[in-house]
Amino acid sequence: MGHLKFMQYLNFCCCCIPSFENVRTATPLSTRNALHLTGILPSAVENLDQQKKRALSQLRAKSSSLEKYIFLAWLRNTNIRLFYRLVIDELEEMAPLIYTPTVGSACLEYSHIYPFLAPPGVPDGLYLSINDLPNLTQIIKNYRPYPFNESLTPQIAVITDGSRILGLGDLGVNGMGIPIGKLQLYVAGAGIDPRRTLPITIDCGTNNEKNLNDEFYLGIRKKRVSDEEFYPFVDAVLKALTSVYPDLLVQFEDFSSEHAFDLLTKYRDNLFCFNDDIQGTGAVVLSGFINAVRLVEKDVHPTKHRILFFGAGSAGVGVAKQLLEFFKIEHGMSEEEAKKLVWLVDTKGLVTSDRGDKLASHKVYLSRSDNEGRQYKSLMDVIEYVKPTVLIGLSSTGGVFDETVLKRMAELNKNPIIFPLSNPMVNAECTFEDAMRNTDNRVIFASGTGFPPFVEQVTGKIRYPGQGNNMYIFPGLGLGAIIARPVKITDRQIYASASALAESLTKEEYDQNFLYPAVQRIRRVSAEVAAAVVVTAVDEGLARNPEINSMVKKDLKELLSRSGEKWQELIKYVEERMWDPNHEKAFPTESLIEKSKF
Ligand SMILES: O=C([O-])CC(=O)C(=O)O
Ligand SMILES: [Mg+2]
Repeated sequence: MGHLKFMQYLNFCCCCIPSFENVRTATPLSTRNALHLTGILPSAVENLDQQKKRALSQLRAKSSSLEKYIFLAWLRNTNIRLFYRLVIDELEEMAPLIYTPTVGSACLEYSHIYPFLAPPGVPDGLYLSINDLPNLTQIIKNYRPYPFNESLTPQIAVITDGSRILGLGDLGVNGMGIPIGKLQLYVAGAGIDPRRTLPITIDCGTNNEKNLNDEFYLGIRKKRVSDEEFYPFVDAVLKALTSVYPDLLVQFEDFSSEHAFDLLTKYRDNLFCFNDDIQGTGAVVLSGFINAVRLVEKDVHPTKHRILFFGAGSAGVGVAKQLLEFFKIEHGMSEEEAKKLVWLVDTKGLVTSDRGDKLASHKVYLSRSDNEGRQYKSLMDVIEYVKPTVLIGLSSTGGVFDETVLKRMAELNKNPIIFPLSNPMVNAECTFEDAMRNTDNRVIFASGTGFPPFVEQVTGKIRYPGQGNNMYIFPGLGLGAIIARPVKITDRQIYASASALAESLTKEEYDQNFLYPAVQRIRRVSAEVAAAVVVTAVDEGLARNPEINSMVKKDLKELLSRSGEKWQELIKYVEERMWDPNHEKAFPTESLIEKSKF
């Protein structure tokens, strides 16, 4: 083998673009012989499981989550198959490291921990700066995922501008950790081929002074551009992306609230896209809510709930709108009737139409006008006024559901439904432990970030918190959309994803009053979510995949009921299309061996 072939094998070609996968000690002897690699690798030939065991022990030896994050990023960049074997098999341990809460710390530190010892040419994703406006198409074509395969074009892009990263605010280009992390969950959770994922951060400046003054900050050092520049730039990016990849699904992520709603309104009907913070979070919370409502049904009739949202940003309003769909679809309520079950609280108190300040446009729809001129400023004032059965936190205000709030919820309700959904952990409105202690263990609980289980004092019974993790929805929703290729992502498809998730509980999970399925079952759950999206898209007449259309149309009635043999067959069809790191042909090196014969 010449020098060029060898460099290719080690992931480098002469222009430093990785071409072939390097599985290192898992390289079989035949391949080592064919590529003249004997002696270059140690003599042991390992399988993926042995490699995984070593990687796991190296990972666990690291003392901080951030060090673990950096180790995993390095692993992903050097042995992608091993990385995903580890993440898929140990998802419960890995998800908090590659995603929330650790991704929050990683984004805060992104410009300092960069570049994860990545070999040259292994891209993190695409950085598209406002200065690149004239050359967007060419720059998008520059992106070559690792290991590169020309025929595998990106199917899904997660795009952010870093302006509202989790609950951490404007982090500018440091927000790149989010699209990278979300797409890793697409691979692990729904079996999207990693080479077909495209993380994108658009850099329109940042208003984060700390970043602007940080000598290592990697983004453009100027304040965010005005809306007059921002919207045309986003438009140009999306046009360039879809001109290069016409079937690309675009997931908007962590844009500031106003922009998030505006972009979704602007593009939802003419671009293959959705917004994870509005629609994904909405669906995942709706799903937990459906199961929570079921758990308290004997005490509270579903249409008698009084739902208080603390936090009225993109996630708060997105979730509230999604819950309205439940009352409309499942309980035949009109939109006006359903709206009466919801109260929003923002930093100024209860959102009312006569409060005297100019409400942001996304809040107007759910503002109350039955407050008889009275304004309620503090959360406790609003709780006394509304007497909620459900309290949902999407405020990024850590600990705001304090002892007084939780105890009052427990006085008002036999089983208060309390969802502190803010991320990362420091921003959660309360912990699981606080919620249990202050409600005599009666709370029905789901959080955005993972909390440890709680041991009941008297009984010694272990209680598990629900985690309304977005990862239960977006990978399955995206996979279903990629398979059916609907013209657009509709509210009905989102609703189907939420209700399929609610129904995905096993008998054991159901009997233990779980709100969400076990994380370890994520691939099966994603297949069910995806199948529900596929069926809905076909039923709506929007699916563009002819094979899917003919397959699903034959048995549409049965498939819409999401039960029976045909439903199981469809789930199997979806599962068979999931990428797995062990698949023999995942990243073939055969072509390299062929070439080396000449
Ligand atoms: O990442 C999550 O699980 C929730 C999310 O999108 C956010 O907080 O922006
Ligand atoms: Mg988000």
